Amino acid sequence: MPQIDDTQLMQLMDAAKASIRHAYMPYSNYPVGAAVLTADNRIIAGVNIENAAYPAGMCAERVALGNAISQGYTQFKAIAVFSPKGEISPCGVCRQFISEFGPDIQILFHWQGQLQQMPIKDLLPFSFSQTQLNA
Ligand SMILES: O=c1ccn([C@H]2C[C@H](O)[C@@H](CO)O2)c(=O)[nH]1
Ligand SMILES: [Zn+2]
Repeated sequence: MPQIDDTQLMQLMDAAKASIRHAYMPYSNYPVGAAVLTADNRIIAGVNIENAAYPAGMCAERVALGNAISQGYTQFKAIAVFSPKGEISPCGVCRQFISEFGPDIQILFHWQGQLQQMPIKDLLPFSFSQTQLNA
């Protein structure tokens, strides 16, 4: 697994924070920013985007990944997620969405007053993947 240096991880979290001002969250008033670090060290951000039809809303993590994929990136080292409200960790749907791109993607998030870092496989063990589809 490629080593990610701490400066890069701090830059990633900073990018997630910086994107917050674009969050569109008129219903929850819970802003979220996310940023992905590509294999070639680019940082691409995304925010939560809500909708009057609530379930149509999108989480910041999936928007960030969608932005990156739309620009041609499919290999990722890490994803940071941030909310100024405090604790946050990727929801179940986002865990599955992130898992698609590899079990070792590192997830950075604030929880219990601490900056946490762990691979997506620890947040979603036994994730359904192409392996099962192709069995
Ligand atoms: O990890 C998370 C958790 C929640 N949200 C969004 C969805 C919704 O817009 C708002 C409240 O759930 O926060 C994210 O973007 N990422
Ligand atoms: Zn989510």
